[in-house]
Amino acid sequence: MRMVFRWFGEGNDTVSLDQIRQIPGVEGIVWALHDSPAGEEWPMDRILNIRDQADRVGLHLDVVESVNVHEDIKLGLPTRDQYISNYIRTIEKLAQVSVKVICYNFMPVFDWVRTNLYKELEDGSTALFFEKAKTTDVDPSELVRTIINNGELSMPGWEPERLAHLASLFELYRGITEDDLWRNLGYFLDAIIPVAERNGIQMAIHPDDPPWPIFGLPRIMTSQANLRRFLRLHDSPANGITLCSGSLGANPNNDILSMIHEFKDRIPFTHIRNVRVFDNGDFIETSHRSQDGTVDIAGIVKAYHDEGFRGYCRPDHGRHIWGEKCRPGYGLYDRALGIMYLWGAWDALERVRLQGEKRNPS
Ligand SMILES: O=C(O)[C@@H](O)[C@@H](O)[C@H](O)[C@H](O)CO
Ligand SMILES: [Fe+2]
Repeated sequence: MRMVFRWFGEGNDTVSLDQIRQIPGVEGIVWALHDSPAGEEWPMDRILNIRDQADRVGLHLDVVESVNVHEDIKLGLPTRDQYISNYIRTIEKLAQVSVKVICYNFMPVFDWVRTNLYKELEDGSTALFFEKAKTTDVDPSELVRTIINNGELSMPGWEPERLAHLASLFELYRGITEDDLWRNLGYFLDAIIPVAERNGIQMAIHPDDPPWPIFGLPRIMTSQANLRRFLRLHDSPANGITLCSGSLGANPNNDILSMIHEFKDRIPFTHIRNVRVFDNGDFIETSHRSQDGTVDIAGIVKAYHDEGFRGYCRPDHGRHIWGEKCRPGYGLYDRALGIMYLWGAWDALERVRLQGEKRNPS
């Protein structure tokens, strides 16, 4: 397991590279040009600038999250081909700075959705919260205003330019079905996966968060069966998954451990995160400790260890603790605590394995 930590860039993150490098076992940053609008080709000088900053502190930049996908690609509009060409050129540039994995998602309009960014937990910390009733039969622009205002720094996938023309986007998606999304995703994969293969890069789609349709918009990266269908859409080792336990875990019917064992060869990148799911379908994010939420985090680490997982791992989100002011879900303290929980579970398993090997050398 290769631990990495998401960083939003100089002046765009409350966490510094010097702090990140002091978290035990973190080898690299998970980065992106977050102010580069979806669909645009990334400028090489900006990419090289990130590389130079990471080099200075000895962190690698193997994982990009995300090169966002333009809505016209998801919609299957004729204009998609230009945006796909730009995407391809960005892949080729990222290969020049030795990027190994590119994360992305195929959610219409919104990236991850929450209804309250600072919901209080029993211990007085706050966390990201999703209230189902606030996303059914409501006007999404109200939620966007709340989120953008409270988000202080913009949230991944909630770029102002994308949300500025919300009404026209919803109009474009009127009548778009899950089958349309599948077809358009297949078209996109057929164009980019051969490029990723040639450049030694694995594409890793992130599941939908939450993993069900919202505001009447279709979502397809939601379940084990759909992830299986996705992998067959373009059957290549370069077509992989960012298995996010927090996103998929918001639906308790999703068996994350089973997914790890089934898709083990197609998970270049994992987000290990806990959520506590309530009976009415609402959920709140919690510490990484299994006991604090609904997701069997210790079991997930064991499943990856049993499979000899050699991919990249990040703790995804954390709570806001000790009064930290930070990007929603992206504070230093609780993500660092999360990493130490993951390392503790992993190292205990590794010790048992090595002792077993000593007793019975193969
Ligand atoms: O929840 C998060 O913060 C991330 O896991 C997602 O925003 C993720 O970066 C995107 O959906 C992947 O494109
Ligand atoms: Fe995630």
